[in-house]
Amino acid sequence: MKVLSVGSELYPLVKTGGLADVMGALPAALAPEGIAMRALIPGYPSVLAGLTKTQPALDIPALFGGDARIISAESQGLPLFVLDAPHLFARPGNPYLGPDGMDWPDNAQRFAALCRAAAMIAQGTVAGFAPDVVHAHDWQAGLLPAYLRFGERPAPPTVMTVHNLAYQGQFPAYLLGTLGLPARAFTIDGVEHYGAIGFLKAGMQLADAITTVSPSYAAEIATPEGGMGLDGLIRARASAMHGILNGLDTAVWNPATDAALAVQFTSRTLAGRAANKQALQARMGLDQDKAVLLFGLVSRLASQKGIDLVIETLPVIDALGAQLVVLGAGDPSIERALRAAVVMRPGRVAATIGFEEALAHLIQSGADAILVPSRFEPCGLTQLSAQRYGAIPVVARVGGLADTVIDANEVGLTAGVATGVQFAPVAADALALGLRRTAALFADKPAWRRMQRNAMALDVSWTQPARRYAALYRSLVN
Ligand SMILES: Nc1ncnc2c1ncn2[C@@H]1O[C@H](COP(=O)(O)OP(=O)(O)O[C@H]2O[C@H](CO)[C@@H](O)[C@H](O)[C@H]2O)[C@@H](O)[C@H]1O
Repeated sequence: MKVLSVGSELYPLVKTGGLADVMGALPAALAPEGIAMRALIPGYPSVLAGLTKTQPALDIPALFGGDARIISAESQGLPLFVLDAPHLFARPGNPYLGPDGMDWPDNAQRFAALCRAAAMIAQGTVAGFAPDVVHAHDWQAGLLPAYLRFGERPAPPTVMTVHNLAYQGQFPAYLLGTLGLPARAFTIDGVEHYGAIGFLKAGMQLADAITTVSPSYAAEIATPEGGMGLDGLIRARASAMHGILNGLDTAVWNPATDAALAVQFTSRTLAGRAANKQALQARMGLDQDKAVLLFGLVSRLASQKGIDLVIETLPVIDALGAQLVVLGAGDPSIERALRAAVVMRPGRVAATIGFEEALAHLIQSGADAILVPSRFEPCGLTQLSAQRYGAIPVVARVGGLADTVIDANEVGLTAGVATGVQFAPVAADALALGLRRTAALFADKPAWRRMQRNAMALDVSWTQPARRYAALYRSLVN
């Protein structure tokens, strides 16, 4: 079976967050299921620079204001398609934002172009790859099911995956014609969303199946509190909705082979973590202290992620005598708040503002515990990598965090299965309690070791999730 996967990021070519990890890992994960998945992504400069074996696959003249073409290529042995449209994508930096930090004014056309190109592949226009199923990821690919539904040609079944309902891709209604959609598409059963064109809404409305990245998030977004204005649609389409947990690319995230680490280790050589902790403290200018409890946090800096709660809870981290290291980039106001908080605590709290893949790995290998205090979290990947690296995740009990961490409550500890600490509700005092519980566990070395081993023994790979996606694709084709 052939599947076309369409999205705006793909690790390692372009990444701002977890979407890239999933886009990058799914094709290899699905191969053992007999599924040949090929991704289509935009030809940003970093993408074009990272390709090998490039070949022209299809010319698309006059695609939203310029000539474009689909390139067939490989990235690290993985075959994929790239939409080369210099007038839309030959811009350095963040894929969505201009140098002023604002959305590119033509984002509607940029990602509609991605969907147009995907629709052409879906309709069998590219020789040698006529997909049996089309899989669209997030709002940037949301118009793909719409182009197929309102197109003239037969099209394969579609899956729309919501990695984050907070980003919906809303654009003014007057763009309908510009985007090549017929007037009849602009209804509540089509692309219309509160008087505008909703890219994600269109995809969720028109795809044959909808998935999101954890069962708990699937339930949360069906409620008015979690549905971000789309809960009505989600309830109406409940029978088409599936919650499929993300996996982790266990080749990229492998503490036994990870070149970003000072010392590689396994669950049998956990002592190796001490050298990584030392390296991390040195790199971040923290006091060299082997015994201290070191918290880590790796995140996009968005209000979703609850970084403000961590800042509010810094006095508790101080009181526990613990250290904190943060790696993140995003919202300038959160960046400023972090910088200000760090200045007050030299040697105890450190932050790197930026996006650094290797440092993310070093933090996972050297921090004792990883904080994930998200207000909502569709799945979350940093708690998965934490567990794989023997760092204890301290997570808000929401979405995929609730589904992937076994809390060290009485029954979890007694049964010997705990892998982390959950706290609820998502508020500073509950986080403070979670930090205190973590410190108490850290002081109990045998209990801590047990949790680390449990965490490292969890199967956080793509094996099970890939089976679920494969079963879903098959159900759509049959
Ligand atoms: N400054 C930085 N430097 C280096 N690496 C950094 C970084 N900031 C973040 N990362 C990395 O980016 C990824 C973040 O993925 P997450 O899934 O945790 O969150 P995100 O909100 O981006 O993804 C959305 O999509 C994914 C995929 O479905 C869902 O898991 C998630 O819940 C949803 O919000 C991780 O690989 C992390 O290590």
